Amino acid sequence: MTREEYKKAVETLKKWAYAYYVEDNPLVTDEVYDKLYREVEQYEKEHPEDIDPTSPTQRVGAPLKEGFKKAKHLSRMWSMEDVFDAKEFEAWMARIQKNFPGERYYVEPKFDGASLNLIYENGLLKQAITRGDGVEGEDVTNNARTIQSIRLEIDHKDLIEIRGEVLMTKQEFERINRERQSKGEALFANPRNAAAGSLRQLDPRITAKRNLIFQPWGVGVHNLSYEFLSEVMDYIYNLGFRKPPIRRVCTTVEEIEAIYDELKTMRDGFDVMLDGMVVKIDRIAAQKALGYTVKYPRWMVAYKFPAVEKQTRIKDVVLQVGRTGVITPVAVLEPVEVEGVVVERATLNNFDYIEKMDVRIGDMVTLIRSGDVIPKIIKVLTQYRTGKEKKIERPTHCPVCGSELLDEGKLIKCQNINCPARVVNSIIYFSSKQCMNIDGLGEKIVEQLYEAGLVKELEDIYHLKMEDLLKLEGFKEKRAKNLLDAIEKSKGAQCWRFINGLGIEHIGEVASKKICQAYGLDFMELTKEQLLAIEGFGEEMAESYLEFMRVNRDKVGRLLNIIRPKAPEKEEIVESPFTKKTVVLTGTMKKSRGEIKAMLEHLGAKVTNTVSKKTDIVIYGEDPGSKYDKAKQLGVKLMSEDEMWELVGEA
Ligand SMILES: NC(=O)c1ccc[n+]([C@@H]2O[C@H](COP(=O)([O-])OP(=O)(O)OC[C@H]3O[C@@H](n4cnc5c(N)ncnc54)[C@H](O)[C@@H]3O)[C@@H](O)[C@H]2O)c1
Ligand SMILES: [Zn+2]
Repeated sequence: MTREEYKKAVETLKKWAYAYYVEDNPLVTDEVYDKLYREVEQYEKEHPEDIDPTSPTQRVGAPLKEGFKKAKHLSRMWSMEDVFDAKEFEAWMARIQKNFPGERYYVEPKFDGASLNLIYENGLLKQAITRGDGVEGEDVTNNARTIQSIRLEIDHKDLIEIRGEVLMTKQEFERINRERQSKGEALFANPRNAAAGSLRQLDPRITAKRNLIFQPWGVGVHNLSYEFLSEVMDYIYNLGFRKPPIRRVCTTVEEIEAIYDELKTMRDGFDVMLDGMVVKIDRIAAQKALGYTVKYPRWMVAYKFPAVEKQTRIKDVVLQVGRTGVITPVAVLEPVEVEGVVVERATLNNFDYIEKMDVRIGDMVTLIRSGDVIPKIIKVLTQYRTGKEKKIERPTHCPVCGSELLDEGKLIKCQNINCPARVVNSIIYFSSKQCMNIDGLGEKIVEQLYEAGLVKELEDIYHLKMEDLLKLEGFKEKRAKNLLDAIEKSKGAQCWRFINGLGIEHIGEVASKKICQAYGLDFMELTKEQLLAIEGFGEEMAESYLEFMRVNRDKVGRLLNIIRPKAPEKEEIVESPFTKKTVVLTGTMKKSRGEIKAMLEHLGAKVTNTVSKKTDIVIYGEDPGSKYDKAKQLGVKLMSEDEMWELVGEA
């Protein structure tokens, strides 16, 4: 990097940092930012005399947003050094261990949200300040008061700064974006931006509606006299704050690497975004001895996870016709690797979405892929536009069968029920795992059967013959026999599989199971009243189901005759101390809430969320919350998690 390039890079980083920190609307992905940041850092290391004091490497955050009252932190807030792989992490550890051998390390997730400092005095929340530039931030006290997990009052009378991350769950993020989309408002790119943007609202009523979470990770000014940070944090969590899902004290690189791997695999399972793991020296005296650079503490490091957000370009857009006829626009991308998987396509959802985001062919975009989520385009990086990008037009004719499309605004549909794409996709769906589970009847083969004219509609798969299959390319006797056997075996399947396989709009696996559980094999003759009587069924579902059965009555009847599905057996309830009891769970448990809930329900319990006089048992784990107190107050039976495991015989 030349001096000129350095100067330019600093200006670019400043522009990007401003958009990210102040406007909560990044211009590039973190990966791209971090890459340039490191180049700048490298140049500064080689040319200390050239360092621009306004360089992002020399300061925390960015200038403050206009409109908020500014407020000073009682003690400084910091940024954090990053390492991106095992080699860098081990180098960091080696540096520390050279002067401080045998230290303990406190390890917990790195939460991807917005930094917040809470000042408590006389046990009351006095002020909440965003990190800002580390010295001074925005006073968001009124907004912070609306966050449920921020205590307004604590059982600690001395002055203390409690620091943590304001987070938004992935679910809440999806909910808010759905709401914003329906109102025609701009979408948040990710939960981090959404949390930061929601915290920094001039109107606290807006913040209140966003269901934010506060996750403490440290303290500023305080007068606690513990030897270790882990003890300080125990004290803080005991004041009634949310605990991180994992926090450990360890001593060796191997232990830390093992936790890193564990967290990385569990990453998608958490309800909030984690972008890495934080490793801190646990002994406070050692922290003090190591001290700080201009920007970050020398005693902690962020060990980052591989990025799930990437930048790439949209080369083209193709249209897919689904089994219900809905046209889905799919972006063809310049291939990009995300966590070891090469992504070449991403859904663009629908045409409303395209128009709202103003995505064009040729655009540079941010793509996210996490866990089993299909890759999604979350942002158009308009700063890369050259003017040559092409608008994506709404289609008027089906790309597969050519018939005129029905444009319902958000959805565009091919209405031709004989459209090859619809037929093929409904057969693929019918055969899929969560439906009739017919082994070997996947996309390729269904297409082949359709093109050969052997299958024109769903029912035809049950009329396939050996000699037909043998005429197809790639089919020898064995393969043909396996396929025919798999199709034959699907006869007599569970009736919910049959209903689910029909692919009725709004009727998925859960709804199909409920229909069968309630009405068995009489599912074709149901009235609207009967459907609405099923728990969780609304107008839209009932209407969709009835309409489907009305239009496809003959077809479904014929299929039914061929397949003769099985009615469900009544679920057997094992008698237990929890049978017919209303149970509430509170505190951190050894297994996930979902698992425990399912187990208790299997034992015949009704698991609810709020404690009332009707509650029979409150089962508590570690650090139980207000539900525990309420149960005590109401005289509801309390049971520890261990007692529960003992009773169910899994102690
Ligand atoms: N995309 C962009 O344009 C752009 C611009 C600027 C910065 N960024 C991104 O922001 C990051 C750098 O920002 P930064 O300097 O604020 O650092 P950072 O946000 O990566 O790390 C420091 C912060 O981590 C938070 N944190 C979360 N969990 C924590 C824990 N367990 N213990 C302690 N702190 C915890 C704290 O709020 C702390 O202030 C980089 O990842 C960079 O990619 C991106
Ligand atoms: Zn069509």
